[in-house]
Amino acid sequence: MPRAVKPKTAAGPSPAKKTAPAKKAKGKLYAMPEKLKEGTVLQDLAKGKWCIGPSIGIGGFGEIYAAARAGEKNYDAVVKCEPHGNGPLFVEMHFYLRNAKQDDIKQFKQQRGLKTLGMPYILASGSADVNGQKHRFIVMPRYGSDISKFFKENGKRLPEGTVYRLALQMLDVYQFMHSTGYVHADLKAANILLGQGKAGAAQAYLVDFGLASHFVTGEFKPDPKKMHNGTIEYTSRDAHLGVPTRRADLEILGYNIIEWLGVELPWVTQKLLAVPLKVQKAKEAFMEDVGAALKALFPKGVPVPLGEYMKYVAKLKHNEEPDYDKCRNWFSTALKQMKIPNTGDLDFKIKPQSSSNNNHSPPGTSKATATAAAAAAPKRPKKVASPDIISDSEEEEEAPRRKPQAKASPAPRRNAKVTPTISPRKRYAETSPTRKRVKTEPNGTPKPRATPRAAASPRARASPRSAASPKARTPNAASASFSPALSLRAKHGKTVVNDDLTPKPRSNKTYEFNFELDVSMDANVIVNVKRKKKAGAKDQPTGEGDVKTPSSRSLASSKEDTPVTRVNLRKVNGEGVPGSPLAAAASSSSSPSPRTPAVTVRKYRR
Ligand SMILES: Nc1ncnc2c1ncn2[C@@H]1O[C@H](COP(=O)(O)OP(=O)(O)OP(=O)(O)O)[C@@H](O)[C@H]1O
Repeated sequence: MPRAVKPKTAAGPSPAKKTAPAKKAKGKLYAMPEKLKEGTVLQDLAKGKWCIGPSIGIGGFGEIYAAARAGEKNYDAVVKCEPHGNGPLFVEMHFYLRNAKQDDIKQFKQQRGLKTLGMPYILASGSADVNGQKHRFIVMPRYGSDISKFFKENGKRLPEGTVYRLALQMLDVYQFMHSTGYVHADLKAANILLGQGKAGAAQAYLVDFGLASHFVTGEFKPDPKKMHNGTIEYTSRDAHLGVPTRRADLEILGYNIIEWLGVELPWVTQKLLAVPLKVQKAKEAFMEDVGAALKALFPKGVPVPLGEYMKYVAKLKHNEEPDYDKCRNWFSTALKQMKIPNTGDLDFKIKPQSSSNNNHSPPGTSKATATAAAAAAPKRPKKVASPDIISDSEEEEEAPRRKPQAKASPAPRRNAKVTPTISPRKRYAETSPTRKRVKTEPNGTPKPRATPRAAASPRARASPRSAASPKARTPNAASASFSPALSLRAKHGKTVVNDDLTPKPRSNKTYEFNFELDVSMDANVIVNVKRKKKAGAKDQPTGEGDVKTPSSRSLASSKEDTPVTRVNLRKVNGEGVPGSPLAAAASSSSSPSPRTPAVTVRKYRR
């Protein structure tokens, strides 16, 4: 759904006019939800009433308000509210409703001997009409500060002991979540919140389940619809290919740990974040020999638990259940060696470091990161899978998105192995229209699916470029072939969702372009790329790839001589919600498409 990107600052209630449509800031791609005024009372599906307090956070896609049960004074809940067509809140809501029941959390804690678990739960959910716009909301317990605040305050680092405690706590949450058949896919400091109240600061909670999806247990099949989903800095290699796996969650945690320890990730240092494909290649190179890459990042010694953990993650198979105990053991052993108890409030004050193997280099030191950057400079991945690898696995059938009322897979939770504890558990704003949030399938409308032509071997990682040559799923999508390097610039630290506009290949040739789109409008666009014949070449039929819409227009100059690329843009009507009348109209090839203003296309030769 188109949303306006707004700065991540708390904002007070807006004096929005009653009849105003969803606000769409000029020059921005996405519309934010309508503001809820303080004092507004929302009624949930169970007829519970929630009084809205002040706004306490704006995420990439929605706004979070403090909330109190109507009639009570304690604002100990939060309401997360987004336009109804927004897929991720729908996914998040269903994840909570199905998989994060308080009883299940309690049972997991008992089984694992945990006093606390950083797994949030849902208190209520519902829909509300706000200024004429239908919104969805969920109500959750209110937590404290997110740890990105401390990370920033400390000059981009956290105390080593606290990093290991956080790793332990997040591994617990992963283990719970994975036991439900889902992965989180978007762990980052901004999504980790401290608890509230007495002893609250001893436990961190992982929030934002908007990208939760079933992990794969079968074949490894890249899925262009999901490629690069997540927060670009931390997106795992599997997620770059659109494959949700448990090892991917562990890898994301690993990248965060590196950063929390005060070292900039190579692809950040190299300023690659705007081009997901380059980030992906850098990560492939980094993980190829992660031991060496870490040595370059930590010249004074790689922290042992980090080194062991990352080497373990690099070896995991895509469908293998991680050994959570083994991972926890590395971190808890380090804590013991550092004589830091794994209890009490998490300490965010930087002190002189106590372990012998920790990182003593200042945060993001140029020397450490430069060497590492060189080590992780994008190389071509060694393993190249078939260029015909295409999307769609059974696992990508994300029940919440498609069948809101039904369990999607045969009770993965029941079958999931819960290993008994071995030891007692001590163990882009104005100029950056970045987020592509078009993955909105809340109506459960299934999309046309591709026929798999070939699958990668489970362990083989597809070449990013070959993986980017999908069979199209959307009948009227552009029929040219280009890589997912077509990117709207990702803003640092923000979750990005693949917009599912990856078009269908016309031939087995794949061209890679880097486009910068300056789109001064609020719309999703379908981009058709047509490679024109060389001057003098014989006229040939244009083929199925030459999709043109009545109002599409060529942006490349027809005066160029040798092969040029013609880029046609067609604005997609409606909110991008498959199944909606507007979306249907937009996908009809005969429907008129509004002209699209101010588009700049740059082609880079390789
Ligand atoms: N339960 C909660 N209690 C207190 N604050 C919260 C809670 N949930 C979220 N927040 C605050 O709101 C911010 C945004 O929340 P969240 O990540 O869920 O939104 P989002 O729109 O999905 O953001 P993004 O996808 O960009 O990370 C968090 O970083 C946090 O500061």
